[in-house]
Amino acid sequence: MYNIRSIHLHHIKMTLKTPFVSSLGTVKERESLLVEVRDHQGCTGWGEAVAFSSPWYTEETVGTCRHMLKDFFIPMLLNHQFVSPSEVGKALSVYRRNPMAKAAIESAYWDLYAKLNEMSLSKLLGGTRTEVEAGVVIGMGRVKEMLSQIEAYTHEGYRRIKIKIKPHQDLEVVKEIREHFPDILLMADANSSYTLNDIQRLQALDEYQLLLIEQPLAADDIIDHASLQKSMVTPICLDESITSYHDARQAVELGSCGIISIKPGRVGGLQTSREIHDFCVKRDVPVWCGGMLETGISRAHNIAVASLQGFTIPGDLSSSSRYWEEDIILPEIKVENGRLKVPETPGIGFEINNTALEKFQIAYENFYPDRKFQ
Ligand SMILES: O=C(O)CCC(=O)C1=CC=C[C@@H](O)[C@@H]1C(=O)O
Ligand SMILES: [Mg+2]
Repeated sequence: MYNIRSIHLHHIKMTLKTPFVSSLGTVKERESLLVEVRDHQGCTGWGEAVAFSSPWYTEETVGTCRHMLKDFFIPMLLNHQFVSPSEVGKALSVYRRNPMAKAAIESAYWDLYAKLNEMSLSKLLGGTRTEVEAGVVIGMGRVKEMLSQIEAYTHEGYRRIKIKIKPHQDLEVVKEIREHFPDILLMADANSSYTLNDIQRLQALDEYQLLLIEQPLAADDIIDHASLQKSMVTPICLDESITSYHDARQAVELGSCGIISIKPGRVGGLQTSREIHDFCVKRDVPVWCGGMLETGISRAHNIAVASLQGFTIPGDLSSSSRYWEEDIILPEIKVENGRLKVPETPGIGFEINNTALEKFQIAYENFYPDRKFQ
């Protein structure tokens, strides 16, 4: 049984080492909202809202997450007793959507529960892998620069490269990459920049043995993706379109994709991630764990999720140093030989770097249950 004393919101801002460019824009600074759930013994669980500052990727933002957490989710959860973290998502389901805000707090409850039970988060979720394969994402840029980044990352051992594409920055780029690196596992993310009118361009990509094409069509579409998938050999992977178990089930039933990217933040948390995973395993749909340019806290949750058996494609699980001069966890995440060790220590398996947290924090709020004993 949980005995929550307080919940804390840490609003932070970190600067990326280099700007990250996709078809939708450029991220230079990353704001993030960290959720800390604390019990009466001072044990803490951590989660992270992975929404961006503005609604360019999905409709949620750091601001909407804060609103949902502060005005609805935290007051409700603080006055609720839970036996298991698998119940938290269900309690939150009385509120519609807002999966990133929900995931932020739900995942903190999972971390705390795992710590209280002296279990790693991976074990608690049913993970079986002791290591996970690491992939890395390269933002849009000049082809020459992209080639040298791919060279460096493959040399570092990364098992899979993801690039960003959009109409007219696709075929030439992929062709050139394939000429230099015929054998790498390569995937391309379009972030919804195509329509069915571009079908021939997309079909032309079939020639380059891409592992998958991520979210070519509209961010909320599954119907056009089903037509597209029928006309292409390369598996379509849905990212933005999958925000719940329901979305995943419908997409698989309709044949809208051959692969699903599970981002725990995007689908409302760890319980839903596990349910989507279990469903996909039953339906023979490979899954992998996508990233959100997040801090080490959400990355640690992702590593635990990626340790589940059905995660057969290397995830966006790069080292802390890929984006950050300094991460807010200790030790920092470090890819070795293209792999990450799945922590065996309780909870997410990383400590909070309080010095870094203080440095990056721009706001802080505390919440206590109604029956005040603060
Ligand atoms: O976290 C990472 O390493 C990369 C994440 C990444 O590629 C994305 C995160 C968020 C928005 C997008 O531009 C992109 C994606 O769509 O998958
Ligand atoms: Mg994507």
